[in-house]
Amino acid sequence: MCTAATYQTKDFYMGRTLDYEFSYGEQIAIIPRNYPIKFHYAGTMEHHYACIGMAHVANGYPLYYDAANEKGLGMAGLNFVGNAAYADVDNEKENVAQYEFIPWILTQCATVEDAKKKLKEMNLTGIPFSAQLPTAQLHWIIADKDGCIVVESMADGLHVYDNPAGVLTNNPPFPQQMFLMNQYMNLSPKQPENLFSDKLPLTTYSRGMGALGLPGDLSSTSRFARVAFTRLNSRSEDTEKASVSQFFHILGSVDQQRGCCEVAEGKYEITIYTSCCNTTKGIYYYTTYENPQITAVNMHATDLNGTEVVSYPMLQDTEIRYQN
Ligand SMILES: C[C@H](CCC(=O)NCCS(=O)(=O)O)[C@H]1CC[C@H]2[C@@H]3CC[C@@H]4C[C@H](O)CC[C@]4(C)[C@H]3C[C@H](O)[C@]12C
Repeated sequence: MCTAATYQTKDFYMGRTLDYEFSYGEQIAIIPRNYPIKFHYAGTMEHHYACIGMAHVANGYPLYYDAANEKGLGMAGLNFVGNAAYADVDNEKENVAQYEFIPWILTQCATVEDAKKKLKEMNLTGIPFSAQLPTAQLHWIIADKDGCIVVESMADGLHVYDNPAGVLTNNPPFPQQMFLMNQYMNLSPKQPENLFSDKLPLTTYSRGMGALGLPGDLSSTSRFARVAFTRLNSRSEDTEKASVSQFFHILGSVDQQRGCCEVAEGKYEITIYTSCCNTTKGIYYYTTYENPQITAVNMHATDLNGTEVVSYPMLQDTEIRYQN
């Protein structure tokens, strides 16, 4: 499973957890403005916005899981198994292969508004990147400081939804996910009052009782409610450190520890990495399961006018700072 969220303070932040039982060997990859990016149908684009994100780099090509561009637009792909369905080639439209959807949007669009226009002309196909990397069943969150949308390609077509919650997990489709939120409308960060019955002398014996009923399990509907509650009630200072710290706490609410989600005999899904991209400044922060210390890659510290993918392996070692 995976969870994505956005966060706004002085700058705009967007990130995700990548939860799975194995890693595809991902790294932080930057495509500079003059990296000639090959699109399956549209041909090669020589010049475009620079992007930074997490990708599996296959034969020099960045297969992004989540990324942001130098204009502050971010995008992430999350599993949508059983519901994702891609279209056949449509010659009336701009055909885009599912694996190149993130670079397709981020190399050309500066804002969510731009992305919405691009999506109207687009047809998302299911052609695989290679025989070794079959088509992933995903849905996507696209966001900037002014808006957030979800894109779901299903058997009945391509859906684009406004996303006022600013979060995304996995199944079911987004409208159902939002409908389920109705169940939680009385949850609050404030202490509850006794509305149960004045015949019972009910009191708050603990702090935090306003959110009793917020589901604690790892299902995608429960993670959706939990991360939405955390994000929408989040308070932090607006400095970079405070914002980044708070962002990791938002996604920390849905962290998956090894052992709690068995996906096959002896196989457990864990939070492989958690990312937080300051899309305003082009800084990609991440932690990994083994390395909870926040590490950062700054796209502006590389040559954004370059022509080749620049990638950084994730630092995986646990580093403990001894105090004595
Ligand atoms: C496995 C991950 C989702 C994790 C998740 O959600 N786990 C819960 C399962 S569940 O929700 O409970 O069912 C997803 C998220 C992004 C994906 C890559 C996107 C680029 C590229 C697309 C190509 O077409 C295929 C290879 C490719 C590298 C993809 C591999 C894999 O598919 C990635 C890592």
